[in-house]
Amino acid sequence: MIFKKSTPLRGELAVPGDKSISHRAVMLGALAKGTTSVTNFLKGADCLSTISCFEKMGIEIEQLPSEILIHGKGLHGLNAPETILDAGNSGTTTRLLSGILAGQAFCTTLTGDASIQKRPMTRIITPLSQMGGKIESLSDNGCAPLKITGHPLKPIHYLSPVSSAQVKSCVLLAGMYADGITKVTEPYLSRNHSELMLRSFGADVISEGTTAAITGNPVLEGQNVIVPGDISSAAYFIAAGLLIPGSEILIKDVGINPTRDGILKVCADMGADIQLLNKREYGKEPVADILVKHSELKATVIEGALIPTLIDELPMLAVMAAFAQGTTVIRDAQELKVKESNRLDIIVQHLSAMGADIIPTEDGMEIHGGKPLKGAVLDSYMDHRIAMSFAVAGMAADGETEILNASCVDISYPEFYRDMAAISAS
Ligand SMILES: O=C(O)C1=C[C@@H](OP(=O)(O)O)[C@@H](O)[C@H](O)C1
Ligand SMILES: C=C(OP(=O)(O)O)C(=O)O
Repeated sequence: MIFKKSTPLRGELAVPGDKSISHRAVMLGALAKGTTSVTNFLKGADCLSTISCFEKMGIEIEQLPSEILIHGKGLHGLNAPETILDAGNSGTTTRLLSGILAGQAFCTTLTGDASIQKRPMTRIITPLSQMGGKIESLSDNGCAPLKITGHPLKPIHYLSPVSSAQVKSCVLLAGMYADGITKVTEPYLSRNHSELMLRSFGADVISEGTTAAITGNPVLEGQNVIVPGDISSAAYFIAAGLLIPGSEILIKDVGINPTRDGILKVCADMGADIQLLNKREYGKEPVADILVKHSELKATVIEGALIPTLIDELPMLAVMAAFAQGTTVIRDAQELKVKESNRLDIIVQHLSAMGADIIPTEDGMEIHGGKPLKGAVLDSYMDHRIAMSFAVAGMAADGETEILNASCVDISYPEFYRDMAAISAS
């Protein structure tokens, strides 16, 4: 895909449904009694991997044009799959599903693509083993393929060393199969979609500070879930609107859950002209329309408790910082090294190739912003967030930027290029 310096962006759009919420709706729908309807489900490759895993365990899922219907079979209704379960590129599928599989009365093998087979799974093997689960890394390197032998589980209070919604959700989902109360405490609060949706489906889940607790053996009832637009996908349009002079765009129906809205806080710090309109709720999830106008940005510091609330937006925020006046510091972001790619290394490599003044640090980077950036040839390394972040960089930089392996946007936003082209005259 080739991107040229863009003329002003104008118009309105709705980004696709939230990836985290879409995964969870399939999982809880499958384990609930009755039918769950999901509107605005994200038909990206990651969420389709979750659907395919549950279909292999005997769950009927109808993909209709305007909704998907999941015919749930209750907490103990999954069948042993006849083949290996394939999570594709999706860390969320791998880690959350492992929590569910640990509580089943059968054995499964769960794997994914080359990237998934390098991502750390010890972070879920440790708590699941403490609960009495039997999870084995078949390559003996703490990564997938994972052999999961379903076992009776016992409740634990897990003190997670990482602020990760995937770890927290894995333990809470396993906690449904344990008698008693299972708790997870994390250093900083990560996204709480699992807690909110489990409660909507009827589970007893209590959140206090950075601790979430679930009572075992819940009876989940099928629900109608409306999935908000994904703020992680909206991030590319927020950034493009802010960076490209003369732009004004309205992004409709975006989820603004406070555990996900770090990008809005950072944009406010950077002096962005952003307004939240028409605030409302889809179930327990807050939603708004986001009006973005081009702004002169200034540097900021991104660290600590903010990091989990904008973890997937850091590549885009780093690009924005390269265009902002002053030195932006990103700290406490070591988790970016274990995503679909080593995002810390790739951000530094690509921004440097575009002429930015950027210094890598152990857990983040320092970006001396304000130098004009020029186009470059940049590989996505099959990481969707890298492809989309640098597509926007290319629209704001001088000259032409070529993104290699650009099709990986299918993971979270298959229509990304079409939607961006629709609001950009160039
Ligand atoms: O729970 C989720 O849906 C997600 C949690 C985050 O991962 P971690 O829990 O590994 O931080 C995030 O990066 C990922 O895109 C989705
Ligand atoms: C890290 C991501 O997803 P996952 O962990 O589910 O692969 C992401 O979408 O940026």
